[in-house]
Amino acid sequence: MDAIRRADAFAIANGVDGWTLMQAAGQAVAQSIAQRWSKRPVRVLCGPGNNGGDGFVAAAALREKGWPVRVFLLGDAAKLTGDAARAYAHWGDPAEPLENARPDEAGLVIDALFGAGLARPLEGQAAELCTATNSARAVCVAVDVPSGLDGDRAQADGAVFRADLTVTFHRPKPAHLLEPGRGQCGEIVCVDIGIPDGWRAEIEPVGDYNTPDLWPDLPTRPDRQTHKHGRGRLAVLSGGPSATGAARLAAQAGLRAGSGLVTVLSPKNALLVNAQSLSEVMVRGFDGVEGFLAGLDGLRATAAVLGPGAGVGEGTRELVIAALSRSPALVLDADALTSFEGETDHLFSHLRPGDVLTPHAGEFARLFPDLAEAPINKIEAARTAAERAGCVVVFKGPDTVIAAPDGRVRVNTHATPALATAGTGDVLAGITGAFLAQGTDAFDAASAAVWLHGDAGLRAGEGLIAGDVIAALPNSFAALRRRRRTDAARSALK
Ligand SMILES: NC(=O)C1=CN([C@@H]2O[C@H](COP(=O)(O)OP(=O)(O)OC[C@H]3O[C@@H](n4cnc5c(N)ncnc54)[C@H](OP(=O)(O)O)[C@@H]3O)[C@@H](O)[C@H]2O)[C@H](O)CC1
Ligand SMILES: [K+]
Repeated sequence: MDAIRRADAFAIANGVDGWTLMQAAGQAVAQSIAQRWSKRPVRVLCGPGNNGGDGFVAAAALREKGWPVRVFLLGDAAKLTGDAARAYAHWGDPAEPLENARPDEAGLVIDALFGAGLARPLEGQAAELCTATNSARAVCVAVDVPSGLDGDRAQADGAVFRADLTVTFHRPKPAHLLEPGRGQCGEIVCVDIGIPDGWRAEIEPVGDYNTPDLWPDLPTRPDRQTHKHGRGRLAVLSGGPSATGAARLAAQAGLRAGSGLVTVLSPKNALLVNAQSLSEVMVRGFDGVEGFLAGLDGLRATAAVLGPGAGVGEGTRELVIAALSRSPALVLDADALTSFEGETDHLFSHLRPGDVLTPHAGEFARLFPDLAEAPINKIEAARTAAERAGCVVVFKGPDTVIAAPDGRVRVNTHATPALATAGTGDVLAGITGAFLAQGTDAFDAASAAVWLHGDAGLRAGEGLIAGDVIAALPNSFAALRRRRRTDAARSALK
């Protein structure tokens, strides 16, 4: 984890030494444990580096609080160096050999074997202990990252601890943000251990958790004087007569997400199908590319969603390129992405920073085959994709990554696996379109849309279908407003 090493170096250059950081780290682990669990036997598994050092400090701090603690070391204590050796001396008692550490059925295990310095898969004693701990009933608390997990790739190449709690430092790393790593971490606590202000500027940030604090002006609240034309005009392209449902889902979601006027631009042969199924959403027919552009112009659309149900091929490609010659910000999803497989240069040369692409993993691989196959994590892949495309990229999945062309990245974990069902992507495209239509910056619009989509999914619960997500949106908006009011009241009292 190069970024973390550079953060350390920055701290040390600014007068905070490694031992001070290690003490803060170990204390934070002990405190996080004491806040969550009652006193019980603790076994601390320490590795040969500074992760183990944090473990010795945590062990001493828990002993100080009166917890029964045993410490086990992988390797030879005489070979410990630097801060880890100092931490071992601070613990003061001899460590037991790691092979003696059978996880106690009812106790608590602190996994301080390897963190940022993991260099290869777990093997031998460490791998065996990992398997035994995972199958025991003991609570497992990981220091920095569950051992075996590669912090940068968010993946394990062999055995990996399954933690109930992971205490990390400074800021989350890819393993805390991305699947499958995140799934091994349990609850994640990120503690400030005293890296001085300004270190963020020294290193490239990995990415932020996508939270409403990052887009405080969203969702925009209509003021008292507003009218429907003042809340954005969203156009959604429909597919042919047998592929209209996806566009309708996007359009209905757009209306729920606050766009004042939403119109489905429908090929004339699908007009009746659409008209019969829509009430609040308007429908307008078109023929050919010129007709489509006339429709966009006539509606004075401020944003448009293209792709859901649009069909893959030349026709969709032409409509997308034509729409990019007009002012509305675009959300390109589904078939509007797949249609450019092998012809991405053509698309990327027309995209603008205010447009948003919303690929799932399959669509991402069609647009960015080299990135999908590269040995990089999803954050790096999305960041490079956004730079290359020159617009915002929402790389969807259980760990949706939102990347801006200027390098900013947010990772959304506020969602539910229940959202993995037909039509939810169309709903997300519609919500994003609604925020764009209201004039919001594309990165914030996409971030807010992904979060609210996840929130509505959580509210709709198990067994949801896409329409339930749309129906849950008003509750998500209301809850977010309540949360903002409470936060504002709290900060006024500070
Ligand atoms: N700023 C911070 O975040 C701070 C973090 N701290 C903690 O420090 C660790 C990183 O410590 P580091 O010493 O760099 O690395 P590790 O302790 O994770 O591991 C290095 C040693 O482990 C050996 N190793 C690596 N993989 C294996 C393996 N699979 N099997 C056996 N041994 C392994 C490695 O040996 P080599 O042979 O590869 O040289 C090293 O001996 C960070 O995660 C935090 O917990 C600081 O305490 C405070 C500041
Ligand atoms: K660890």
